[in-house]
Amino acid sequence: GKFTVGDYLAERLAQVGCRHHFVVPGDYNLILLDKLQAHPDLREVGCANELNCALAAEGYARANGVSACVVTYSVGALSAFNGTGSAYAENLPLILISGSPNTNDSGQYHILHHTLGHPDYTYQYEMAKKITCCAVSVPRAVDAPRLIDRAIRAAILSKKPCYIEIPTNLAGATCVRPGPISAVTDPITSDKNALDAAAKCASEYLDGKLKPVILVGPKVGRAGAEKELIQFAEAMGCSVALQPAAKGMFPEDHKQFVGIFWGQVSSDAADSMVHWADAMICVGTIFNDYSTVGWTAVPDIPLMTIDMDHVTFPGAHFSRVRMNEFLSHLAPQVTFNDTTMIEYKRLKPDPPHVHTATREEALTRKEIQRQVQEMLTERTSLFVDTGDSWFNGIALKLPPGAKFEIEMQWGHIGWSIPAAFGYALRHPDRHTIVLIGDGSFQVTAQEVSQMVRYKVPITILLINNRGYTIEVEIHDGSYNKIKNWDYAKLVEAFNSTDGQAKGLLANTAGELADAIKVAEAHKEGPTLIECTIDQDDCSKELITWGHYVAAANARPPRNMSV
Ligand SMILES: C/C(NCc1cnc(C)nc1N)=C(/S)[C@H](O)COP(=O)(O)OP(=O)(O)O
Ligand SMILES: [Mg+2]
Repeated sequence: GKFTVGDYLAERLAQVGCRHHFVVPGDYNLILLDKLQAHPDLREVGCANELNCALAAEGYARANGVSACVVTYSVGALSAFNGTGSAYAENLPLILISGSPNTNDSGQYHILHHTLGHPDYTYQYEMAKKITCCAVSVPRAVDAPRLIDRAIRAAILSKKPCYIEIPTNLAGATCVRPGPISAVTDPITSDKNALDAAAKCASEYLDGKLKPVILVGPKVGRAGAEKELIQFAEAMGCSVALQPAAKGMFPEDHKQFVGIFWGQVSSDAADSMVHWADAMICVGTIFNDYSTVGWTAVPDIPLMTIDMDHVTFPGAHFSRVRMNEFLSHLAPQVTFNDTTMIEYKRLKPDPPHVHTATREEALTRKEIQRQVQEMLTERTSLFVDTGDSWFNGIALKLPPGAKFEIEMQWGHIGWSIPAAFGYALRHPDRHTIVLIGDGSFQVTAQEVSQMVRYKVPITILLINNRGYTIEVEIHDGSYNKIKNWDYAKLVEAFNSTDGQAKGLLANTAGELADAIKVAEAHKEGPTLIECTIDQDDCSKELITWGHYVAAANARPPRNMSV
């Protein structure tokens, strides 16, 4: 049959590497969904709502490098915007696609369903511009190839989401076939002169320094520069500290790893090493209020910063220098200096004594952490949702090959359920484990239903501490209470007559150990283990961190009277 706008989009999605696309149908996108479904390399994945659809695509992009989410106009897209915001904040190329009104309606003063009830349908496209690196609205079939290619290329190059709006009567309209995909995907390589000048500047910055330290941030993973980072670090010989959101992006068993740098809640000797340094090379770092513990842990020495596509020094900036190319270009030029590693051996604290609870002991946060630590293998991908799960997860030691996913910039509670689902679809070879609090789970619980439907054996450890404990530690109030659910029964309700979810309850150390064994053997669907702990049983790191974040939130307005 004829080649259409929908076929063009399907071909481009497949060519950039999407093997699945996440959808919620609506009458503005049904023809488009037919075209995507017809493509042999794309698999349609239905979601329960558009927030979860976008968050599933966000998680898929973590596994696959790029993802697609297809929703209906206005009522669908406005929910998907929240997951798109996560992709923007987390530097992930999510391609948000929305159906839109028939092109004959605009200008006819037609009031259409799902819209705000006035005849201007451009508001969604205008809103999308704010949360994507490129937003396009296809006005005619002839414009589709240019606009679709522009949006997808922008997303891939900048690792940010893009937006493509396709009117319901254009999805099936005749369209030309796409040209070579390299026109969309070929990267912009570093400018040779800038690369050399930046390397020269780096040598001057490092010259004479005795105690350099490398601080790794989350953009290293998004730039795909993990390999070059190890090469550079080993050429330097110095200490390597990680920001919390970069956990898993540098091997923790590496002899130069000195811990997670997170101010007062740092691990190992990371805090001492960072403050002892006389030169700091920040690679892909993000200094926000959470990673700097309410601005109390901002490095106070001149920094050299290697970002995704530029490098800066005190007094110099070099554009069009790609992180991975700069790291491998610089490695052979630096001088080996292990002064900080010698010092680290003196500073490195002894590993804390870990108490092993007896089977009958009531479950505690520490015992959960101890048992989860034992679950981790080189095939684990551990998702930690916003809450004390961040602290419990970040404290774990990742074995070589284990992966770690956190959403620390956007911090949308409940993100990990749809995101882990999307991720696990792309990585059936990995053991995906989710650490999530009761409050977060209540936001996106429906997507466990898709884990049942697609038989994805994710293990969900739900930490039930009866409410929003992070918020309690930042600032308590009645609003931090929630209605308790029977979480184990809820996930089994998703089975109806044809599902394989298992819901288990663990009140004691022994019950958790038994439930983990059941989960690890269960391959036909998800296993949720509700772990009950005392509502005040939270990490000391959370209490310290919460105190400083609350203080940052409480800063009085500058004196406005002048
Ligand atoms: C309500 C909120 N944050 C505010 C918030 C509200 N809404 C969205 C979408 N995202 C958010 N981060 C947060 S961190 C809760 O303490 C999470 O509770 P829970 O999942 O139960 O974890 P803890 O008990 O360990 O805190
Ligand atoms: Mg909770």
